[in-house]
Amino acid sequence: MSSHAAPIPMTARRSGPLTGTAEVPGDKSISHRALILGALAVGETRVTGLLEGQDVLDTAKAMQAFGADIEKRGDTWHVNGVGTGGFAEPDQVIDCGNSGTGVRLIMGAMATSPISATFTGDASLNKRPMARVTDPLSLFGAQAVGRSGGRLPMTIVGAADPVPVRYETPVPSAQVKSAVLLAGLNAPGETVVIEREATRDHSERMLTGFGAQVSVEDSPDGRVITLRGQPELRPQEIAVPRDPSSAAFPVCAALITEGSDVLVPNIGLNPTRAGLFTTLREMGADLTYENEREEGGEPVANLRARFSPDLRGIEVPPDRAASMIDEYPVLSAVASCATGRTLMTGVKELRVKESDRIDAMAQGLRACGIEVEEGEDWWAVTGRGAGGVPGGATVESRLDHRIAMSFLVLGFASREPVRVDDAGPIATSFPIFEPLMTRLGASITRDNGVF
Ligand SMILES: O=C(O)C1=C[C@@H](OP(=O)(O)O)[C@@H](O)[C@H](O)C1
Ligand SMILES: C=C(OP(=O)(O)O)C(=O)O
Repeated sequence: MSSHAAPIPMTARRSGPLTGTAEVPGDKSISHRALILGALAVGETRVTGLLEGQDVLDTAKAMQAFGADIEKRGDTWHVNGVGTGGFAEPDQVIDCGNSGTGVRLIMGAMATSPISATFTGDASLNKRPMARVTDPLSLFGAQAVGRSGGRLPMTIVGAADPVPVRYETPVPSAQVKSAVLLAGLNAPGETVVIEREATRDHSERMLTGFGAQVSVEDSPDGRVITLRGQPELRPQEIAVPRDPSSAAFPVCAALITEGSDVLVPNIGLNPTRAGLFTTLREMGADLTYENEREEGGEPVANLRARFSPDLRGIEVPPDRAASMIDEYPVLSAVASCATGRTLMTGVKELRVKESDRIDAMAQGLRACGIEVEEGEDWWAVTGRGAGGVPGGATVESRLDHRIAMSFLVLGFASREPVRVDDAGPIATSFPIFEPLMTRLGASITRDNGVF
């Protein structure tokens, strides 16, 4: 979407203190899955708390194109599904916008039905690798024809007579795992996915909730996930929890902005998602969990973040990467305000997100006066201490919402303003970012960047 829209430059200025409550939107990963599994169930699934970001709205539109009936009434999204194997062939190209999760999960969901669909996205999504999904989908009997290098636009011809698959994921990716599991829904027998490193497990949890038989075992080769094919999925009532990846922004802003004290209520702390918060606490952040509880089978807490003037650089262990993969950009903003070096290893997946996130952050941070070193699968940020970030630069967001938000957060704590050339992509995952941060006391302006 943003590739066609006029850019929205935004400038963040030294702010503070940030105070109050930050009610962040629903979880993006869970929202995509609620719509897709709702579309594959027989009957009406009702979803509250759905993230109404562009990524998820594009998935809703796609599910309608495959035959599901989706409508929002009041605060509730009603999804009337077509049943496993019941997808209709879309008569238009499916545009997944900026969303890797959307396109990869939907490709999986349709790949074992006797239909074809053509997928495209914006300039960012059309650069991202799809072979990681189409390779395992071809084992089910599906065929994919796309641009060279396995890029979108791409047509998937679904398998008319699918066979179940046993697949070890070559990259730590919940999107790949989920695409295989969704394809396995319409294959007879058992589909097995083995992942060496545990990635977010929302698909496994939600498939079980919809009545599919899913077992998860830890083995010497990693996690083994087994799905029995061709279940009748039962419609569900889903209350989407708030997104820890969005909570990261007000939390990190509070930690680095003088005098701040911010409460971010009802955040899911599923261990496959909470790596950032562990890391921040290791750096000396004043970040506490209040009212820890279970909701809908997920650990949940209110996060309280206060200005932390004595943050220290640390080594982030590589086996934590999957549990905070989307949070490295904002972590690097926090690391810029710490003393010492923060080393992040085992993170080459960052290079194939909405942008090459190591390169995007490294270039922008250097322009803001921060020292960054980088290699193919690691990078290191040497901080300037609380209040020590020079800022005073315009940085490129590269069609990447997390890059845009991370630099705006850095701007709240920098000496000179930080300007982002296009904050439009923020609408993909956190459409209320600007008013929410402004209400906390942050200074963000839409302007022409005259400092
Ligand atoms: O499955 C998901 O919902 C997601 C998985 C992750 O991607 P990968 O599977 O490519 O690591 C993450 O970066 C993305 O924001 C959401
Ligand atoms: C990587 C992300 O999303 P996606 O892969 O769905 O585009 C993200 O939201 O940070």
